Amino acid sequence: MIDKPALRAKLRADRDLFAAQSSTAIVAPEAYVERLKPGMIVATYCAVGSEADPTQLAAAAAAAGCRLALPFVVDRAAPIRFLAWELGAPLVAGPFSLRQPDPSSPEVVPDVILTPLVGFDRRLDRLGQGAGHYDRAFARYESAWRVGVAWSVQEVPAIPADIWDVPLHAIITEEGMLWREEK
Ligand SMILES: Nc1nc2c(c(=O)[nH]1)N(C=O)[C@@H](CNc1ccc(C(=O)N[C@@H](CCC(=O)O)C(=O)O)cc1)CN2
Ligand SMILES: Nc1ncnc2c1ncn2[C@@H]1O[C@H](COP(=O)(O)OP(=O)(O)OP(=O)(O)O)[C@@H](O)[C@H]1O
Repeated sequence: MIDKPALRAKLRADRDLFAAQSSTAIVAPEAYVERLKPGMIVATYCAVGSEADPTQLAAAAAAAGCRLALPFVVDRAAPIRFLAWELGAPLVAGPFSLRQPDPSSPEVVPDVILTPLVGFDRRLDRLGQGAGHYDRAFARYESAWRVGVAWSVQEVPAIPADIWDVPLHAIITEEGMLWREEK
């Protein structure tokens, strides 16, 4: 089986090509919106480069009365923290070309984690950046609804899973949502 670094490199290239050639967007699927309840905390992210942009998912959450949060990253080694954020609130430049919330924003516990993907498969296994930021967030916030966000071209037949990998509950692409019923 292909190893994670090789698969990551291939999928980043596929994603760049797809984003350069298409003008499609991620829209909020009904089955996603139905799960959002007022007062829930939904962690979104600011897309970088060719990543699928979750803005409409965050906007749907805000419209449903949810509060938003963004990951705050210090470096590869430190775990990410989720900080409260409102759509349109100012962002500051962080590592890895990320735009982040003001570091003085309060830390929150997410109920939903919108997760940027490098790759995924139909079993809802996921490949990320390889720093373990979301792996560790999933271990810490084990009761959160884990929703991957990606372009459909990022699907592969099988992601090589390590023992620490926690599968997603749902994946949203420009084609719709794949999900498991139990969560
Ligand atoms: N938009 C976004 N925000 C995010 C993530 C992400 O993947 N995307 N993260 C996910 O964990 C966390 C930040 N962690 C990161 C860890 C490593 C790299 C990284 O190695 N980036 C590569 C370039 C990637 C590419 O070409 O697509 C680099 O800087 O070389 C990026 C983010 C939280 N916020
Ligand atoms: N719960 C955890 N606590 C501490 N370290 C972890 C945990 N889970 C994973 N890691 C570490 O994080 C790294 C994750 O590597 P992996 O290649 O699986 O990342 P990934 O699938 O791309 O996901 P991510 O988006 O989280 O980076 C590994 O070095 C692993 O040892």
